[in-house]
Amino acid sequence: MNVGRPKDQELPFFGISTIKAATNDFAKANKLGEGGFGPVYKGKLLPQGQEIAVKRLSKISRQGLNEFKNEISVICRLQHRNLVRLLGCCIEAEESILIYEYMPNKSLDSFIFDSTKRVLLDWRKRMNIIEGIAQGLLYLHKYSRLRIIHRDMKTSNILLDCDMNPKISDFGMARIFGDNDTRGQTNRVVGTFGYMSPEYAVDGRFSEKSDVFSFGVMLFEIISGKKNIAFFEADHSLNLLGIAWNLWKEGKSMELMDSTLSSSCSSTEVTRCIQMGLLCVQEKAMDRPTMSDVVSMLSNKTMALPLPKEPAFFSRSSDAESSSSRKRCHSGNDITISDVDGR
Ligand SMILES: Nc1ncnc2c1ncn2[C@@H]1O[C@H](COP(=O)(O)OP(=O)(O)OP(=O)(O)O)[C@@H](O)[C@H]1O
Repeated sequence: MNVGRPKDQELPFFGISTIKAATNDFAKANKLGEGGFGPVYKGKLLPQGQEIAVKRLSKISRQGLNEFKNEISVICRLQHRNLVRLLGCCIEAEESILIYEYMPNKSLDSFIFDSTKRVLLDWRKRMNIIEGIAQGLLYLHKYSRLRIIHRDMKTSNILLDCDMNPKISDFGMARIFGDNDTRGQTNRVVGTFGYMSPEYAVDGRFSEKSDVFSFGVMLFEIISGKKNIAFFEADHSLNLLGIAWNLWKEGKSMELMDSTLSSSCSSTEVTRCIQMGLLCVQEKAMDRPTMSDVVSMLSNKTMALPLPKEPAFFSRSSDAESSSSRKRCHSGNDITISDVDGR
């Protein structure tokens, strides 16, 4: 499958022999994992030994091919300390490969949802991660050369460098907007159930505010160490958003917090963060803050926060699964289905 060379000549090309030498011919021992796109390998570029992550487009993935092209056209024009860096690509014979800087600590979900690794992320580190993700998203929405909506923000798409700084990855679903466009619509909903805003999951409408919604869900996951989807209270059928909402209304927000954080956090900061999360997951996109607002709220700790309205999808009966069953929706619980619209 040959995708042709990308137009942007700034992106370096690697020969397949270089990639094979770096990964020991895609040795199993070097495999880091596998996503919707295909397998990912750790590699070392010779002779200097620079560590890389190699994403190899699986031969059977037609959807992956669209993602591959999209990822290249988006990410090679971006540069920010909170976005993963694409070092180059390899398009040769049957191979379509992306080469990234290697992130030794893998993804955020591998820490916060792991009973032993979660203790390594104290409150300071989690706040640093939250602030970094917010800065990365603000750059995408406002300060980069392009105006970009990521459309698949989730904790498994946040990679961590050796100092636990977050880097947003996976731009296969991202959409580029012109200066005057702020919204898009598709009848092919892509993304991950649990992180999708209601207007996107139900009607396919997306905007910067859909990324803001996903950011809000991530806030609750980072604070609580629990997944939104897998976390329904047996009796009340509430998901993480519903539990956060009820606890906040009752003035008991601290009960949402991951118990391993209790010695390292300030209750004022945690409560404030939960209120911020609730502002991001409000039902109506226009009620949600922009990422500029979020960054201001994070940096100005004394700034009064607005009162949030009830979140979208907070109980089983109001969740995306039931509403989207009436519409075309290509998402499953934990998987992202890479069904990308042509642009
Ligand atoms: N630059 C990188 N450095 C280190 N590990 C990486 C890097 N990029 C991806 N990985 C790891 O490779 C694995 C697969 O990642 P990939 O982004 O392809 O899929 P995913 O995000 O897990 O799933 P999906 O494709 O459904 O979003 C994950 O375990 C991820 O942490």
